[in-house]
Amino acid sequence: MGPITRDPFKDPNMHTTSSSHNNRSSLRRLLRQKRRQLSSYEQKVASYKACQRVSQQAWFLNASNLAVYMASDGELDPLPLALKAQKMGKRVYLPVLHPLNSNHLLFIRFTSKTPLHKNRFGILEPCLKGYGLERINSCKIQALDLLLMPLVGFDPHGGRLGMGGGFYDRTLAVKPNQFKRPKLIGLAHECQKVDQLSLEAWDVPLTGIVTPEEFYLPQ
Ligand SMILES: Nc1nc2c(c(=O)[nH]1)N(C=O)[C@@H](CNc1ccc(C(=O)N[C@@H](CCC(=O)O)C(=O)O)cc1)CN2
Ligand SMILES: Nc1ncnc2c1ncn2[C@@H]1O[C@H](COP(=O)(O)OP(=O)(O)OP(=O)(O)O)[C@@H](O)[C@H]1O
Repeated sequence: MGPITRDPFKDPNMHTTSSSHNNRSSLRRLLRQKRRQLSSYEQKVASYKACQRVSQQAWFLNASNLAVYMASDGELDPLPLALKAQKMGKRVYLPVLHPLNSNHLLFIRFTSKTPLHKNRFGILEPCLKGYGLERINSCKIQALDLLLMPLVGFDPHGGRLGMGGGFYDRTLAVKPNQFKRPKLIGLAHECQKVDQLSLEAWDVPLTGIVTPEEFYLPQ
């Protein structure tokens, strides 16, 4: 009898046991397609609900420095939360592709005056042009209290599947005893959930995941 083939487009949980590169990329394709299918109304409601949920949490209320992202490709949009945090006097940061350290991120202050441009992936980020590297007002990752992270897929145990560049994992990859990591909260739609992701050695687990319907807090 030949091998049993399962269709990842019909069965996302077939990815729970395999850790192959191919499975990660086909799962990415499937989940990106799912979140893109949400209408703009569904996106707005989802963003509002998830941002409400986050804004009630002590770790949000107590955070002085937090990073968000500019939503793209159907990602859950944290902008309402960023605006609320700015109004509350918190310092809000956005990820920027590091100009020298490839596949790493810088976190740059985001205010109503921050000029934004599209990076090579078409995602809005603060402009670095015109600054010498020494003058860039970036925030060290260890100075962030809270990092709200975009994701393509998640599992309720803290597993995260991103866009595949390894940007967040590389930026966070410092030995845990070397510095205090920010609280890592993934923001997602329910349709991005799978039972269990196969994690790689470099994957940094999430502290929690907020969707419009749930707050997943892995043990
Ligand atoms: N909103 C948001 N900002 C973010 C991230 C993110 O996931 N979401 N990132 C999280 O790391 C970083 C950007 N990482 C990304 C990695 C790959 C692709 C991407 O679209 N790749 C294309 C193919 C590559 C190309 O066009 O050259 C693809 O997969 O189709 C996008 C962003 C920093 N900023
Ligand atoms: N800490 C690290 N050091 C070196 N390489 C890394 C590290 N983390 C990830 N990578 C590399 O980056 C590639 C992409 O990783 P992965 O598939 O986990 O990205 P992702 O988490 O989906 O993306 P992102 O964090 O950008 O959203 C991997 O093939 C791996 O080789």
